[in-house]
Amino acid sequence: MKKGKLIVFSAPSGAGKTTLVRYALEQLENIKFSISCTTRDKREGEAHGEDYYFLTPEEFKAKIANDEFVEHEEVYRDNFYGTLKSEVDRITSEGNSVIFDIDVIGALNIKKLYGDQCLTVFVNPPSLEILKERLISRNTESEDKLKQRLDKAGIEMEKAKDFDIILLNDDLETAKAKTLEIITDFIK
Ligand SMILES: Nc1ncnc2c1ncn2[C@@H]1O[C@H](COP(=O)(O)OP(=O)(O)OP(=O)(O)O)[C@@H](O)[C@H]1O
Ligand SMILES: Nc1nc2c(ncn2[C@@H]2O[C@H](COP(=O)(O)O)[C@@H](O)[C@H]2O)c(=O)[nH]1
Repeated sequence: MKKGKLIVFSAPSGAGKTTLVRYALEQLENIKFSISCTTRDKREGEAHGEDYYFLTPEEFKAKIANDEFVEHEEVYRDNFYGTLKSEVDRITSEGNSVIFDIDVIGALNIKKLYGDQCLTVFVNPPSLEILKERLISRNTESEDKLKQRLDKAGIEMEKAKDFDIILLNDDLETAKAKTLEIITDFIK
């Protein structure tokens, strides 16, 4: 059976990676989403086992102790996120490729582990101002959380050069088309 590949979408919060990853999952067969674990609160419309595995900090720590993560990070203060080994194994063992929506440090750690089997895509917002507008209009973050996310964005943007591909997400339809092109080209 052909070995599944790993496609990692990453970006500062609000750049649009979830939007593009969800679109790719709707459009393409043979790619499946790596459901991460998180300790953050569930947003309206999110479901356990679909968007994330929502865990308590104690449950998350137990998984660290059991060595269940490929990578994990305290992405924002008191909010832990991690990729489970079992997700990657489950999807690749079925012959499918895995698509990830994870932060910049996590993405680069996965690349280090999987090398050429993995493609890293940095979703670039047109500007920090537009990133801020997108995050505000998504209306999911408290003022404090919004500030944490925006404060981190500049440093994250500096890491774009370490990714295999930089994908500009300005016009959404153009970015969606480019997303499909990048993925199909890599997994063919
Ligand atoms: N090209 C675009 N033009 C305008 N709005 C966009 C575009 N792409 C995404 N958005 C909107 O911007 C907001 C942020 O997008 P999304 O949630 O996909 O970002 P994200 O990078 O996954 O953020 P996070 O890391 O916080 O999960 C959403 O409301 C989404 O609908
Ligand atoms: N290092 C990891 N980062 C992850 C993982 N799952 C998601 N994320 C990233 O966290 C931020 C915030 O996500 P949000 O859903 O709270 O907006 C974002 O950059 C995600 O991509 C993971 O398993 N590991």
